[in-house]
Amino acid sequence: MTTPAAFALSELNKGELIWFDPGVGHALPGEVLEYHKPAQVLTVQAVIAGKPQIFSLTSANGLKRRQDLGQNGIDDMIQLTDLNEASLLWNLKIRYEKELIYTYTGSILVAVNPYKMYDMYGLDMVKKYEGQILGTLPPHLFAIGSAAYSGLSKCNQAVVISGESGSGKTESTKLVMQYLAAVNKSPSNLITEQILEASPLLESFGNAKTVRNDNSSRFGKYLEVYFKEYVFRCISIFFFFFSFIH
Ligand SMILES: Nc1ncnc2c1ncn2[C@@H]1O[C@H](COP(=O)(O)OP(=O)(O)OP(=O)(O)O)[C@@H](O)[C@H]1O
Repeated sequence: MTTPAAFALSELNKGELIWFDPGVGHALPGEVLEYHKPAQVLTVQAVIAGKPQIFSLTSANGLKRRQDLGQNGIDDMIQLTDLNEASLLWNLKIRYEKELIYTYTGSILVAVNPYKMYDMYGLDMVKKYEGQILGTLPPHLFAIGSAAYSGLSKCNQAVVISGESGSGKTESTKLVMQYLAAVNKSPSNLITEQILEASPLLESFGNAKTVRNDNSSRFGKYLEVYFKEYVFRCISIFFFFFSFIH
């Protein structure tokens, strides 16, 4: 059901940004081209699959004004004034197309799986994010790792990684562990290497190829990493199997 608009079509000017549904069942991001007064028709342009398309609207029902998210979108979606499902997804899409796969929603990091490795997880990035307060630098998994590592001085920390199959949970877990290993102040690399190398070993027992993911975990994973004075001590890994049969 479309919601009645808070404004009339005639109130919209050329260049204004709107959300509209031309009957496709979801909102599209459009830009007003013109309002034709005698015919009472609003002409709107929307870019669909990279191609500009023109729509003629005769009713303002379901129309909403849309925030201009700029070239790179907004890196913390708490700042969205136009808060709805379409604007969240639109922001993530704009950013994804600019290879900005991470976006904050406050202290939550949203990651969009790029299915290709960007050069953004090196030691230079570890150094950049080390000791930085969450939100001071662009969104990144290492910022989450850094917040957790810094927070250890006060109390135990938890990083919850969730998402649908193939969304990148396992890779993200490994990257957070990689960050923790890189900032770990241990004089010996042995425990660090053992912890990092536990993942591929365990994957060989518990992963399988599915239609969604060539390397799909067939179990839930709970990792506990123990530190003493900021040095890796050991890791406990618990698996829980539930309805992972697809
Ligand atoms: N940050 C990333 N950069 C590049 N590629 C990634 C990233 N995260 C995930 N991928 C790619 O996506 C694939 C699926 O990711 P992953 O196995 O982490 O998903 P998952 O959420 O753990 O899935 P499942 O729940 O099925 O185990 C990886 O094999 C990798 O190719």
